[in-house]
Amino acid sequence: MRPGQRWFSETEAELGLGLVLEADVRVARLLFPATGEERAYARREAPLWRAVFAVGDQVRDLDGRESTVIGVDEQDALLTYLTLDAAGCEQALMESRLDPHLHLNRPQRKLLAGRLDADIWFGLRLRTWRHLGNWAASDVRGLVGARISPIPHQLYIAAEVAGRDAPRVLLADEVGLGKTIEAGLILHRMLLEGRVRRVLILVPEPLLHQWLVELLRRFNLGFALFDRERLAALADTADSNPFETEQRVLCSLDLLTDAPSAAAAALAADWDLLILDEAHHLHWAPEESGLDYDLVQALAARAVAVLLLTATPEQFGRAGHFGRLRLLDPQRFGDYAAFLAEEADYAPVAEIAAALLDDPAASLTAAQRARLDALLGDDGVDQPDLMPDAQPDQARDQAGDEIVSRLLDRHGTGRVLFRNIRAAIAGFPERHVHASALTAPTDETTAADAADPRRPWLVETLRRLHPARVLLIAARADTVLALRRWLQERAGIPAAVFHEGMEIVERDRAAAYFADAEDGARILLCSEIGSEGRNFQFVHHLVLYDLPLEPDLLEQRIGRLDRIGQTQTIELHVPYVQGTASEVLYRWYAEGLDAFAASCPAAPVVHERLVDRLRAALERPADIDALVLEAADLRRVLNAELAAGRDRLLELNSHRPDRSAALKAAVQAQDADPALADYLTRFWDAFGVEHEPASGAALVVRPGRHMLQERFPGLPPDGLTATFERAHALAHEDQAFLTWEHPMVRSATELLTGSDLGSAALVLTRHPAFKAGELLLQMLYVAECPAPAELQAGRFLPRLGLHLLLDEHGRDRSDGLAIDDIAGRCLTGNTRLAAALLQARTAAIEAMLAAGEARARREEQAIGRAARARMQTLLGAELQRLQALARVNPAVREDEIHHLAARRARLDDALGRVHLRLDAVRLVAFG
Ligand SMILES: Nc1ncnc2c1ncn2[C@@H]1O[C@H](COP(=O)(O)OP(=O)(O)OP(=O)(O)O)[C@@H](O)[C@H]1O
Repeated sequence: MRPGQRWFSETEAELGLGLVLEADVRVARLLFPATGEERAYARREAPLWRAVFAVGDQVRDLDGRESTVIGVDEQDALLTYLTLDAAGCEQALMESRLDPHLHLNRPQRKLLAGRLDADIWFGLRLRTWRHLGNWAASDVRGLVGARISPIPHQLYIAAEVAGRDAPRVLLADEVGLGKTIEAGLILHRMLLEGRVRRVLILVPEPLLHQWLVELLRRFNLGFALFDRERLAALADTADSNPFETEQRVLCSLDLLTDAPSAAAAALAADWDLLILDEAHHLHWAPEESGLDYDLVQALAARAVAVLLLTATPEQFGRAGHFGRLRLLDPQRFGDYAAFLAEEADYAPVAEIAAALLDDPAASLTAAQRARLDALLGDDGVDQPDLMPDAQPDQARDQAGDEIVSRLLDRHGTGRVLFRNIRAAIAGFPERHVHASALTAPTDETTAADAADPRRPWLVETLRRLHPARVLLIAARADTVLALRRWLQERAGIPAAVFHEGMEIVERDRAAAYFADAEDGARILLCSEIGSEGRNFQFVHHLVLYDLPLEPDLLEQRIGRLDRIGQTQTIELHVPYVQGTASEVLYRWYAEGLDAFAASCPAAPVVHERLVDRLRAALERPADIDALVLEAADLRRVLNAELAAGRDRLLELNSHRPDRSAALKAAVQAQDADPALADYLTRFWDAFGVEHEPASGAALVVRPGRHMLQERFPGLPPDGLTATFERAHALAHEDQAFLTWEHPMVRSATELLTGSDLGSAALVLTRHPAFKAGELLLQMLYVAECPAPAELQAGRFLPRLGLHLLLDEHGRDRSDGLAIDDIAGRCLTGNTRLAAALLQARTAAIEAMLAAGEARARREEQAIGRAARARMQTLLGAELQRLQALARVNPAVREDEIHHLAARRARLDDALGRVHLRLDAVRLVAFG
């Protein structure tokens, strides 16, 4: 290899024709001028192949001059082609001057040279391209491979968010509805699509391990966990940025805020996607912001996509909530006062949106229509027609949908915020509260151990509930520790503890000990922040040992049990001491907010307005009667207002049941499709992998003794147990859940698309419609388009662009013949017969190849046109949205609009150069 030579990438054909810039014994550096990308390769295993054009090949120089190669000269390992153009002009063309968009048809060469693959590989190659095309067009790509039940609101959010160009959203479903799963699904789709590569996930330290495990177990996604030790070790050994040594990093936000050098390193590394869990902790107020906020703001400003997660977006007030929205879309959320004023006007928007969604067939009243026009502003001019007789029902539904989307986008928190509530989602258990009024100790008993009457009450309660497991949450770690000691020493009850003072490993161990149904602890004592985000839905008894002042904290506590997977009624046990602050709090939640039996949407606002009076009542418990009455009135009014206004808008925006039903059906249809099992079985058989049924719906897959290559990608040396069935996979988390999206399956498909295995085959067959000696040539063309990766041009292209079955007259016979049914005797092993046949029929084969090429050149223009049209529709709508938003919101940056417009123009240009590359050929000879 030497500078000036031209090479192709084996694995990334879309990069076009590369130019060697530098090469020493170990490393080669190539520029791919078609995409502008530069790559360095280790020489020994560079997935590259030398571009050598042969006499007869069509080439093009950098000025776009087309010609045919008539001779090749080599000097100092560099090639010069002698070429002849259409005007009959001969010219010498140095390889360095070849157009970087050129392609070389290798299957054609392979076939004519008799380097044949077994026919089965050609068939698998065809299936692979077909699958990749279906996958790219599927609405549920990236959502099928996760080990999860297909839950509608999660699928809706994942498809909606991941479908956006650069998603930046706040996932704020109520506690335990699956925000982690939603974020995982979005991440999974974007990774599989190649739209993001570098991902940073920031979570509170206690949740690091749970995230690591969920990502791996549910999504097959490995992340590098950065903690203090790892960071220190990396900083010592490498002079490079430790955050650049990994593509996917999971780390705690505290780690970054505690160590300025770590924060600087994280900021210096570029991230495509930033995910932040428990985002309510960020500190922001109009007049000041916390270090944590500033850091996330800086990271979010540079990342293309951002997902913030919180179940309690208003835990620290409306301003904090606004601050988080501002991280996502600083233009839309520029002014806090305006944001508050705008909220007051949500009710009419919600009313119209609901009217359009709930009953699209009904027409709007004249007043509603006038209001709609006013709400949409300039954008109303080109709004889809909603007039009753103008369109058929379906078109009107779509028009209604479109208008609702525009309304939600421009008014309310629109596209940025998703919040589903339990009440709107079926299948959640009830919550029962059991309050115990205890008596304050009298002087005689104070000296005894039972100074706190909750302690004996707890012992009694635990005995009563035996053998059920019980989770206890108290505000502070020292309460938890003292209680454990007391339970052990005085009542002989062993308890596990879980609090922020423990190491992560210890906490995970405690959680696992508690989760163990057989030999585990019966009671787990948790402190408040120690248990945030944790999954304890296998328990249904929760002791609220004390009550928090913040209503969102109460919701977070109950959410440990009240989450997806909870199968029983949740029993809440609340002890309080009569006549004390604990009774005040109990009555505040029970009577004032009614927050035990269900979550109360108005709670944060009631709290904000009455918190001073509540504090006073904690000092003077006698004041509570009047306060709870007032709180209850306020709660009713606010809940009704929210249900009609802001919350209704949120609900409409957060889940469209008709769309999620279609997504769920699509997931289920894929689950039921036997195509994958059939594909893999053939693949394994052809490769030499052993597989056999195991118990239930499982199978065992092992490397065979004589395999095509030393290793089957993704298969561990000692094999694995796997299943194709979702329900089985959910019940057996140790087994691999095989879908088209599983890493082992994707590696198998990449084994074909990244090599030329199966790209040339020859079969001998009989058919009544063909005479002995006749030939057919089956040709697979793949659509490609050299463009920089960030443009994602592949999203708009089919994979298998053209599939031909040509006869010797150049006619396509695939219409009349069932193309998949042409089976025959594979001649790969019979090299003499194959060589003789190829030699005798070279001219006919070349003519068919030429006819295929001519057809491909015609088709690629149509494919390019269709791809451009698709792209224009998608990006055009996005551009229109931004322009419309800019009209109602002057803060929308001009450069954002320009950026999108420029991207559209570059894509349009790139898609104008779509190329159909011959990927595989199969000669069918009739005997
Ligand atoms: N689709 C699903 N299939 C199977 N399990 C699920 C699904 N969705 C959620 N779960 C389980 O339900 C629990 C709650 O989900 P998750 O942790 O994503 O909720 P969350 O909204 O992030 O909770 P929190 O508000 O407490 O952070 C977890 O144990 C999760 O694994």
